[in-house]
Amino acid sequence: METVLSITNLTKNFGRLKAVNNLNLQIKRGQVFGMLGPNGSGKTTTLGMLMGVVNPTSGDFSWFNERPTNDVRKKIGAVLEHPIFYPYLSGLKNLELNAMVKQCDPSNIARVLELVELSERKDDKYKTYSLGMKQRLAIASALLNNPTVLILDEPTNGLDPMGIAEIRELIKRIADDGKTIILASHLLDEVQKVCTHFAVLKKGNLVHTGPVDDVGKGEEIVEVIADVQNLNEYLLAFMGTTSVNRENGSFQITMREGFKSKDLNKYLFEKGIIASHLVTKKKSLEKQFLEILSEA
Ligand SMILES: Nc1ncnc2c1ncn2[C@@H]1O[C@H](COP(=O)(O)OP(=O)(O)OP(=O)(O)O)[C@@H](O)[C@H]1O
Repeated sequence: METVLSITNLTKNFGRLKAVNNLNLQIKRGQVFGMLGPNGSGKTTTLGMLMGVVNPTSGDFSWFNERPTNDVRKKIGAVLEHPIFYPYLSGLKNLELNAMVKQCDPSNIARVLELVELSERKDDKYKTYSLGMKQRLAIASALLNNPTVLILDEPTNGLDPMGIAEIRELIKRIADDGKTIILASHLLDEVQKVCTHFAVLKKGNLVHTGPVDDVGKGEEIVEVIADVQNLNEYLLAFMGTTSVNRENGSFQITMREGFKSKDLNKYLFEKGIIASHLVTKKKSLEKQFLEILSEA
């Protein structure tokens, strides 16, 4: 798969603070790539360097295997911070102005308004828009010149659940349209729901990278409820168990690699135990994220 972005030993120091430390990453075409990390982990600084608004202290990166010149950056749309729109102008007028500044084809305006589902509200003044609509207009503006890559910094920050859901759907539509998306977020749930790949940053260091689908691979957690005394002991005695935790009236069994829930079910059955509830769960990104951060 074609490499869209290649980062080599990228570093940014602010005085003695290493905001980004020797970062190495590859992002391929079509990925929705999440940069995950707690506040202050270096996500915004990294995106700033990639967009040419922050000067790296050392290291390198290339877009589409080319040096990051202004021409190359035209293939990248970004919503890094709150963009400036005129409150008394309509969404449409604001986009027309942006299209003029960016020298892009005005015929794209209708297309991006449709994509972000603002066509019906295009003539309303920007100041009347909800926060979610403002964010969608910002994304529309970033898409005006039909970029190959879209960069979003904390795209759902401050939005209500409805606004968050709309932005997530929009991100999926943009990805389905064939664009590569790089988004920074401190929300695990967000990355798990919309991203195909992710990297975890901690204090400027890359501590993990890989496909979202690989999270929890090889380690199943099975939730069991059965009306039996000492169920805990039976579960611990099963050779496919690595640990057993009690949570809200059920037992959560972390399975040894190679063992599946059906093996556990069979074992319990042979012991004369009928489980009233037996569900396989994937280890959540949250659990994995917390483990990654505590290991690092
Ligand atoms: N212009 C600057 N001058 C000095 N320090 C800075 C500057 N910009 C960022 N930093 C510091 O660099 C570190 C990384 O900040 P950055 O904003 O990149 O993190 P982040 O992961 O995006 O966090 P957040 O989610 O809070 O935005 C922080 O310790 C921050 O205080």
